[in-house]
Amino acid sequence: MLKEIKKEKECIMELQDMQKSYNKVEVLKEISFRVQTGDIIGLLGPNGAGKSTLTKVIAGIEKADNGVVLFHGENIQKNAINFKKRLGVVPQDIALYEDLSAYDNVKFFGSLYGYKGLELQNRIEEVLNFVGLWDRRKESPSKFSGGMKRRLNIACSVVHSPEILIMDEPTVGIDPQSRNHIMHLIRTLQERGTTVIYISHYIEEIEELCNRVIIMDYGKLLVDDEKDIIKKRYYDKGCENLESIFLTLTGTDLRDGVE
Ligand SMILES: Nc1ncnc2c1ncn2[C@@H]1O[C@H](COP(=O)(O)OP(=O)(O)OP(=O)(O)O)[C@@H](O)[C@H]1O
Repeated sequence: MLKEIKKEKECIMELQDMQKSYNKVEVLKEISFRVQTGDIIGLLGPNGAGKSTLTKVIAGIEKADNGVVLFHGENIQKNAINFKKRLGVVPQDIALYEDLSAYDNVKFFGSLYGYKGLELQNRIEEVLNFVGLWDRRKESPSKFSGGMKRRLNIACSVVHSPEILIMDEPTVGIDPQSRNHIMHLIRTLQERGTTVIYISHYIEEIEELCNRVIIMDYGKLLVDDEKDIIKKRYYDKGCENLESIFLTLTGTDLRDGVE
């Protein structure tokens, strides 16, 4: 799963005018952006901005009301199975089987992608080593710490070597050591050719990890550019870091309801 797939930068995925409503409330409002190979895109937005909905729409878990997703220039609807094989999603809520061992959890996800036999075994070994859980492979995640569960969740999401990986808040509720480890894993994945969309409320993680930043609020895309360009643009307007840019754009009101 960790083979080098270095390429020139090209557009791997493009979203065009994605729209989605729940109960007549529009939670995605014509979202469009392009993802280049090798990007680590930080997707920021207050609670309820629509980040997870966007993830679910891309992954085909929810159906968009309008808009298209292009993967290597082709509408994903034309070959949804191919797209799903090349996409990895680390969900916000940990999705593991507590009564299976760590090994069998990864095996389950690997077999969903059609891997079996020696190739499946090799992939399981590789990803469990990658996340530092090979020695704990026989234990079930019910005995794991929060950080270990998050790492196992990542192993399950990359066992099929996705070209593009969407990570929805993969570092919630874990200690700085585990977070640091996960940051390192993401950088390694990127160096080895995986393109990453990284959702987090920890702006310092986005600052550290991402080359591009998208900020959305109330279902709208507010900013989409190279991180350094955004920082330079807003520095001139008195914002010293990404957090102050974020608060300038999205305000300080609590998001307890809809707009
Ligand atoms: N299944 C659903 N049914 C109805 N409304 C929903 C559903 N899922 C999400 N929503 C609403 O859509 C809006 C966007 O939610 P979403 O979870 O995508 O936001 P988010 O940016 O991921 O928020 P958070 O940072 O809290 O995870 C919210 O107002 C939410 O209440």
